This record gives sequence, structure tokens and C-alpha cells, in this order.
Amino acid sequence: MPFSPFPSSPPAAPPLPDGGARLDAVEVTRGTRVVFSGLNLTLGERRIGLVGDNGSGKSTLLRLLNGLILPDAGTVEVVGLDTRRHRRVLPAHVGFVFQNVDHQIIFPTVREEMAFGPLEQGQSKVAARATAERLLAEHGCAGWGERAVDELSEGQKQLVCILAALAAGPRVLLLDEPFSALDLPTRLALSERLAGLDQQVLMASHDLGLLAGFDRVVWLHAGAVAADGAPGEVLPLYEAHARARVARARLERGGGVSTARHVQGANLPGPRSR
Ligand SMILES: Nc1ncnc2c1ncn2[C@@H]1O[C@H](COP(=O)(O)OP(=O)(O)OP(=O)(O)O)[C@@H](O)[C@H]1O
Repeated sequence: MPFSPFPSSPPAAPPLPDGGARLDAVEVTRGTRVVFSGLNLTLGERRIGLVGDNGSGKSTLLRLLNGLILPDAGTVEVVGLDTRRHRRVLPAHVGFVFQNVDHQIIFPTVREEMAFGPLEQGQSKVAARATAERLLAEHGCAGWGERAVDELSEGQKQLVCILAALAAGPRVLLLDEPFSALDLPTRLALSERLAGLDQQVLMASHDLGLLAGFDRVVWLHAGAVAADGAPGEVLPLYEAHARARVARARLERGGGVSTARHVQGANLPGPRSR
């Protein structure tokens, strides 16, 4: 059977009641590089994974969804809010966990970092502190409140960032490689927690196993949708592409450039979005 990068059926999960997110004809240039050119996507499922090679546009897509980046053309709508017109109120609805924890952490202590979101949501100081302490305790970090964030390990900082995003109770949670520094027990515990959340979760990850139970996976390649569907369909396609890329590089190193095009899946399809 010929290699086809497109899954045969659309994802089965029901759409979110409050609308999810929609990108229409989105154009984004970062620096001198065109990242998206006419991207259309409707993101309604509860758990959506994003995969793709380095530089394919995953972080840019997530940043578009929380209004950190505005489209040069086209529109982005999240939970019914146009990110250009409602940029200021978006953080109250859309939580974000950055790839680099240093881009996220702004307070000196764990408690302050964790309580910021609940305070912004209108909780009293006492209630915000209680929310922070409860989440920390639930994740085996009771007593961390007084700790200086600077003195935490990278993985511990990452955990605080994720818990801080959860503490704010957003309607949509965007996670950019959130588990890269976490130990296995913490990863498993947080995966379980994410699976049980009511909110919509969009997560970019190079750890394909983390996305296996999701409702839908979108594979981005060079700023376009290369495949989109159920994890059981999209993840093997992406993995085949990765293996083909490695095989092609091996052949090229060995001087066999002309045979590289015979490697299954080495040639990507044209862009596709929905
Ligand atoms: N601050 C920036 N200035 C200029 N170009 C940028 C900037 N950030 C990203 N880019 C470019 O935008 C493109 C998409 O980058 P993006 O960070 O969205 O990719 P990614 O899929 O998240 O990659 P990774 O898997 O490495 O995190 C890349 O070509 C990158 O070089």
C-alpha cells in the first residue's frame, strides 16, 4: 500500500460546548521567516496534541492562541474572543505554560507565583493562598510555599509553572513542552491530572507517548498541517516521517543521495488544514 500521510477518518471526540479555538487565514512572519501563510484550523476537542519537527510552528501556534503573538493577517478566536480585540482579557481565560520556565516565573517565592492567577481571578488573599497550598499538597509538594523559586531545580520549576497555570482555573490550558524536565512519577501524576480536567488542553510535545490518549493530534510541518486526526493515525505517520528523515540523512552522509527519495515517507505531502 502506498504511504499516505493523511488519516482516513476525522477525530471522533465531540466539540467543546464553549467553542474552543478557530484560526482563519492566519499569516505570521517572525523576524524574516514566514511561519504561517493562510493557516485555517478549528480546534474544538477537549485534548489536542501538537507534534512537529523543531521550528515547524508549534510554539507560534500556541502563542497565537493566548494573544502573545497577533496574526499579521487573518483572525484567531479563542473561547469566542478575538485575540486582537480582546487581548487584555485573554489571560483570564487562557492559561499558558511556557517551554522555558524563565519566561514564565515572575515572583520570588513559590507561593506568590502560585497565588498570582487566583488573585487575578478575584480570589481573596486567603483563598488564593489556600488554592496554592492545596495544589502543592496534591502533587507531593506540601510546604514548598516559602521556597525561593531560584533555588528549585529545572524540573521543580516546571512543576510550579504547571501548577500555577492550573491554580488560575483557565477555560483553555496551553502547554508548550511542559514535561521535558519532569521526573517519571511527576509526569505520570500530571498526565493523569490533565486527563481529568474539565478545561480544553492543547499541548505541544516531542514525547509522543504523552499524546496517545488525546482526542486529536495535529502534525505541523513547516507551518502547515501535514496530518490531523486521532492519535492512533497521526502519531505513527509522524514517527514514520521522523525515521525517514534519519534514514535519508544517513544515506546522504554515505553519498547515496539519489536513493534517498525511495525511503518510505521521506517526501512530505503538501500542506493541508481544516
Ligand atoms: N523570536 C523569533 N524571532 C524570529 N523568528 C522566530 C522567533 N521564534 C521563532 N522563530 C521562527 O519561527 C519558526 C517557528 O518557530 P516555533 O518556535 O513556533 O517552532 P516549534 O515548532 O515550536 O519548534 P520547537 O520544537 O523547536 O520548539 C522557526 O522557523 C523559528 O526560526
